[in-house]
Amino acid sequence: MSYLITGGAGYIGSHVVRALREAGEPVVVLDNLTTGIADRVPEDVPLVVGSTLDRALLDRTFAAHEITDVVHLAAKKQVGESVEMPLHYYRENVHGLQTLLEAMAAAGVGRFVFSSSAAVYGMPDVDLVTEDTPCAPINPYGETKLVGEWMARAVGKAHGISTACLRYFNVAGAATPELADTGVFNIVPMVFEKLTEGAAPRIFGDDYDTPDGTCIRDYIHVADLADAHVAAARRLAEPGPVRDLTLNIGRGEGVSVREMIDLICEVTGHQGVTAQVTPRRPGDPARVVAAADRITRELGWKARHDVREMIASAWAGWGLRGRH
Ligand SMILES: NC(=O)c1ccc[n+]([C@@H]2O[C@H](COP(=O)([O-])OP(=O)(O)OC[C@H]3O[C@@H](n4cnc5c(N)ncnc54)[C@H](O)[C@@H]3O)[C@@H](O)[C@H]2O)c1
Ligand SMILES: O=c1ccn([C@@H]2O[C@H](COP(=O)(O)OP(=O)(O)O[C@H]3O[C@H](CO)[C@H](O)[C@H](O)[C@H]3O)[C@@H](O)[C@H]2O)c(=O)[nH]1
Repeated sequence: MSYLITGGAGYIGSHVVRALREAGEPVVVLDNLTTGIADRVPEDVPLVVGSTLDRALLDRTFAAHEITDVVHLAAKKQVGESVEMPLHYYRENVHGLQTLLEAMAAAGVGRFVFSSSAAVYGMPDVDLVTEDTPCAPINPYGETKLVGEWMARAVGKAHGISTACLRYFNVAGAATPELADTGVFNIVPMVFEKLTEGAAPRIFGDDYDTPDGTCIRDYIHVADLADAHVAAARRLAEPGPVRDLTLNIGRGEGVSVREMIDLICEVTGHQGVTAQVTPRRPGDPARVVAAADRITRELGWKARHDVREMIASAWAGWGLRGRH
């Protein structure tokens, strides 16, 4: 048996590859390297360079590597870009998933872990977002993740594929500096960039209905997130009925943008830097914090790393920039 990790050369996927290998599982990576980096894939892990849209390649890969389980992370993930290029997002994220599920059903693959996102919830008006909070995505990226969940569950039911949809909250940090996120799309690297330039980090709006007026998010260390994939994959592999899991992956702890920027400045040695408040960024919900207890109940998984560790490990990776 082998795991196929789509998107395994990406930021999160490379952590999942590492965690599954450390758990003793054989893994194969399929990645088209559009945002992935081949060097992130360990030398002794087979890397199939190609797209989830390539059905013939998928069929060959399933047969050649005797794939029994799939962890699907390959996707486009930039919210703003998804608004500009919705068809591209639907093609890569939805049609890519459809093609993958078709190949899985044909090959008799029985287990599937899917990278979903808190983006499926849209603008949740609740203190803690449970898995039963209604899904109402507000951008094409979130829509592709919700449609992906629907498709995965329906196909799982019809074809006897045990499925786990994992809804990640705000991911940060790195297990080792080489595996750090190279994109500058989220608050942690965006603040690093400003600090490195000697500029003021920006707060996108301080007039939200929150205690300090800035948005609140739930940050999760990528190494914890990777461990959650191992726990989910293990559960699906246990004997028993076909499973259908939907799980939030967060820490259940809200951190405001102002708190986050203060902590980043402290951890990176930029005390005394003052953030600049700019207008709100369109589409930002005031508060998105996970009710994170279902996954603990279901899988016994719990996050181990705090926000300070996320920042410190991301900063160590930031120091390697330009050397890739
Ligand atoms: N980073 C986050 O904050 C976050 C939050 C929620 C969900 N997610 C989801 O987690 C997954 C991984 O995200 P990431 O942050 O590691 O992004 P990433 O861009 O680093 O990784 C995505 C990987 O998939 C590959 N890829 C993209 N389209 C492909 C295709 N059609 N065929 C084969 N390979 C393809 C890319 O080359 C890349 O290696 C995505 O599904 C994303 O939507 C990420
Ligand atoms: O320089 C910055 C960067 C971000 N922010 C704020 O920081 C918060 C977090 O922003 P991120 O861009 O880091 O993350 P988001 O919460 O917007 O979105 C992330 O989490 C979502 C799920 O909640 C989706 O998964 C999405 O893909 C992922 O980027 C937001 O209030 C944003 O306005 C700032 O104030 N200044």
